[in-house]
Amino acid sequence: MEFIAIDARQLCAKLGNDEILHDISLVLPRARWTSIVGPNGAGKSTLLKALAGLLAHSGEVALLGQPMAKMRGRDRARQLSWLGQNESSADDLTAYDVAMLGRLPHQAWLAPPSSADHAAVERALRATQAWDWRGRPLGQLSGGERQRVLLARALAVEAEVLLMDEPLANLDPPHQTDWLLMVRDLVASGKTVVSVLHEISFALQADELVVMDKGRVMHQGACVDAATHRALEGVFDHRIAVHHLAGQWLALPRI
Ligand SMILES: Nc1ncnc2c1ncn2[C@@H]1O[C@H](COP(=O)(O)OP(=O)(O)OP(=O)(O)O)[C@@H](O)[C@H]1O
Repeated sequence: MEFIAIDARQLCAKLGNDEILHDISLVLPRARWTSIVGPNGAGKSTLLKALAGLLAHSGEVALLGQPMAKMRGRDRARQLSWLGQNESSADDLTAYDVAMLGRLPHQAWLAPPSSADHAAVERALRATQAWDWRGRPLGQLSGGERQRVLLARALAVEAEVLLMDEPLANLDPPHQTDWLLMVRDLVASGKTVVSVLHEISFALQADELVVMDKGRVMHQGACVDAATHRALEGVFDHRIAVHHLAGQWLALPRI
């Protein structure tokens, strides 16, 4: 059993002519939930894309002990699932067909979906409460409904490692809470979740926090550690303060 989900060494990445990620080394533990936080423009989405193998970079990334650069695309796609930010997806496809896209890495070329694929899609759409509109085109869904379908697509992969960029975008509070409980279930069953979150109080529910600023990792530590809270307050210019309330760590505006 490999205890490390993702091991990134000396990552540097450019967008256009600008170096956005500067020499990032990061070890993300398996069967844990890690949240990446930091100010706008810190490089969180860029880092997540680099970790997913979606962005050219220097340095090395290993996924479950294997160098990603040497993995076959299909193997990687089975082990690593991706939920992007503001993803464009075919608006004409039904919610069911969008979720079924998550099963592509499991299907033979041009083969119809198997009963296992249909079962995985149903589980995923039910888990995100999107099953009832499975026949509706994506383009006719509200922002939050659409997000739940895209989340179902990521779940349907049934990958070991899930990378999610702003998964709570457009979700109302009950569905944000459902997402949190779902992540806890995934982690309890041995999956690894890595999320970029702007909702700092939700991010603090994770096991570990990666605090970024200006294309660098400033701190990585347990969400319950005082040092993590201080690092978090620091990158946000002490405009937030971390408090303990009702058994949870919360980030509140400092006013
Ligand atoms: N195509 C591009 N060319 C040059 N710079 C870019 C390009 N795309 C993004 N950037 C810059 O890269 C930096 C990191 O962007 P990234 O989206 O990773 O930040 P982020 O931490 O996810 O931000 P946010 O919290 O606003 O979503 C930003 O300063 C952004 O302006």
